[in-house]
Amino acid sequence: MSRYYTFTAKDAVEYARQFGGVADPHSLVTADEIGDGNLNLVFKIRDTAGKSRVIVKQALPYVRCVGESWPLTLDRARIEAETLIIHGQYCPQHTVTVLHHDAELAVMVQEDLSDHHIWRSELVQGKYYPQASAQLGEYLAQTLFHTSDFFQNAQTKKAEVSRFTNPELCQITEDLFFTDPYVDHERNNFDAVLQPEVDALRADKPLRLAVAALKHRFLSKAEALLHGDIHSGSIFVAEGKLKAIDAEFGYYGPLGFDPGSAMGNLLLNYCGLPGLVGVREAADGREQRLKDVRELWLSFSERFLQLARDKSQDPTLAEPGYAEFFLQEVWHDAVGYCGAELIRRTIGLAHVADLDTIKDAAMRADCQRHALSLGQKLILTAQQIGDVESLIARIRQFS
Ligand SMILES: Nc1ncnc2c1ncn2[C@@H]1O[C@H](COP(=O)(O)OP(=O)(O)O)[C@@H](O)[C@H]1O
Ligand SMILES: CSC[C@H]1O[C@H](OP(=O)(O)O)[C@H](O)[C@@H]1O
Repeated sequence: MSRYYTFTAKDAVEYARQFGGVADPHSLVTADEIGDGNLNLVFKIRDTAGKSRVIVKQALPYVRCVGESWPLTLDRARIEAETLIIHGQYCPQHTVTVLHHDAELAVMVQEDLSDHHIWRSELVQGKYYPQASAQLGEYLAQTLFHTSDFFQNAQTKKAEVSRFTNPELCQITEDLFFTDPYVDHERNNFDAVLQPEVDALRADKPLRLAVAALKHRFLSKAEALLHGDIHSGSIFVAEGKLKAIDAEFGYYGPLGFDPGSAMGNLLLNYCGLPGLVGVREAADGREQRLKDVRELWLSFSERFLQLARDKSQDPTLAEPGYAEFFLQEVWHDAVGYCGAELIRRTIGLAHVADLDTIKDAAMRADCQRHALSLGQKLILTAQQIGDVESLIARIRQFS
């Protein structure tokens, strides 16, 4: 018999008193359920002064944003906690701290990041965090290098691939990223005014082939323990600080998927800015987003290469020049996944505030068209774009 039950606010307070690691547990008195994601319950546990002290996150046995008609494994809570714990070993400064977790209750107690802000909300409001993209690159390099075959023992890694098999959450990505947008599916979500562009995407044979190759690699390339859903809504920022949260899509997948998803979300903001802040005012923000994309990739790739030089354990993969060769493949994958994120966040089930909160309908549709055509071109030309400078040149050219 499972011990699982869905927490009320009172249960969450009681749990935080037991496992929140606070010196004065009885000062914890109230909980607000503040979850705004698609999947889970998130409680902020407050003390007698009303100050938020600790976070209790619990998985529901279904997809929250859809309801009980879409059941979903509770094992995602274990995967999330264990992924964050491993990522925290390699990059503690940029990973939310897991204080406690219980797989059967599908619950995790986390450090409270209420003094940070969700990066997407800041980007939507035009607030710039100059160090965030380099810090995100550092997080991706540390976590992906140390869980890859460059660093892990081959036997250990195979066991880890099995521990992090995450079939139900992977299937969500397989469907929402690579299948639904390219077919007529009830989960898709877009305004009828975009139908001509959507029809054109679906009729584009070379695009469909390139998306098939991206999905195939997502299905079969167990290169590193990915975060699996690293978008600007799963990143907290504060001045000079950045922390990743929400790793329930973690699994061993193609290493380019994480940097690609992250770049895709920066470019969703790039596409949305004229609608969010005005056409003329968008120029500076757009330059910052391109700078963010450059810094993200350069900090990721430079740190990854340094780690490969200093810490590679496998004697064959340590061959001089191999890490550079491998990273070139990762780059091409990342550009493709970046394009797929632009498309699925515009016409698929799960949207982003960078486009959806644009008030003027005609402007919103223009920004969405831009995201679709940029996504399409990036997927189609991913193998020809050699480096981040060429990517930025293409993005300017496609504007
Ligand atoms: N450690 C934390 N500290 C403060 N707020 C948090 C924390 N984790 C999550 N939140 C809040 O809860 C929201 C939903 O959390 P998230 O992990 O993204 O849930 P989901 O898995 O449902 O997407 C976040 O957008 C954020 O506002
Ligand atoms: C049915 S889950 C849809 C979507 O939600 C996840 O994002 P979030 O972090 O906002 O909960 C993930 O990106 C999934 O593709």
